[in-house]
Amino acid sequence: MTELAIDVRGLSKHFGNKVAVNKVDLQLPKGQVWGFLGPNGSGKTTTIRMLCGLLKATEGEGRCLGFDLRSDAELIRRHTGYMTQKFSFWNELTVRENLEFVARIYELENRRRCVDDTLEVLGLGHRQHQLAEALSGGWKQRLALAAVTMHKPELLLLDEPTAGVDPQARRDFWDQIHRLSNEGMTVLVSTHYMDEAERCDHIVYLAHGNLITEGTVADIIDQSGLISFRAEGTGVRSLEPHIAAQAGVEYAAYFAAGLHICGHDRALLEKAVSSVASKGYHWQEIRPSLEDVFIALMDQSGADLRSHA
Ligand SMILES: Nc1ncnc2c1ncn2[C@@H]1O[C@H](COP(=O)(O)OP(=O)(O)OP(=O)(O)O)[C@@H](O)[C@H]1O
Repeated sequence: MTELAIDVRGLSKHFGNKVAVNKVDLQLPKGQVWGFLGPNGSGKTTTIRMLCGLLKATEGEGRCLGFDLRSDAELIRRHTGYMTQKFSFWNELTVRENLEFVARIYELENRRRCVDDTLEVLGLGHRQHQLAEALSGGWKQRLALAAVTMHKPELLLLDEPTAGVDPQARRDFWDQIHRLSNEGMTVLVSTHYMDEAERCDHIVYLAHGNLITEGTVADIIDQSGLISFRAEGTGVRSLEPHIAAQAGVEYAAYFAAGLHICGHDRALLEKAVSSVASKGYHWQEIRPSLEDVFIALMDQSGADLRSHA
């Protein structure tokens, strides 16, 4: 049987009347990298904070790393690395001093060796004497990752770790995540970036505190039932207002020099395409992208919420 790093059921968090997380189940096998996606305010941070024992769940039960979520919060924290959205280290200390400080907090043995090893593995050696405040965004995130992994946690919870960093730095950061996963660490990472979602073994999509769908990228695209067509040709962008207004077109967007339309009703989509057939654009059916699916899910969950209001 697969060993689970996270096994929680019915996890909920209420802030007064606000239901930030609503009965979420998560079974995350050890060693995998899971992506946590969803629009702003969908409950990702709140869930992560409950999982690492920083926030008490209103309802629900389960285990993280075999420890009870409710009674063993301190043990969970000790075996988990949690990286928040904000860079939260000491700007006036150097990279090395920051890590030395963290090593003292965790009461690590062989502190000097731990810091040296961490600097080397994360490629921070040549920046060790630089003040943290002088680092670029990408290197700050690298330092943050070094600090949350130095005590060799079994579970890593990363809350939008690469927000605002450039693509190369994000790619380097993800190489590190996969390295840690290869070493056996389990990772749950929230992100708004589609390319990052595609690097995960499994994706969980939340909206308005509810778990809407989960699976591999391919599963999520297949389960969505979404159909996409793409048009190419000079001036194709000008079609957008007309075609977006056709019945069955749930969303139309200009993307990589082509116009995508998406919906769930094939007959209506084909009718929308034929309504502009005389204009001579080249249309073809394409596999929906993960972004197409998430936009459709976002629209759908917003509509469901409005219909229940
Ligand atoms: N301490 C709090 N008190 C009251 N409401 C809160 C509190 N923390 C979060 N919320 C609300 O709970 C909901 C979920 O917030 P959360 O930060 O978990 O979402 P998120 O998916 O992480 O969003 P983002 O992508 O913007 O980081 C939001 O409506 C938020 O305003």
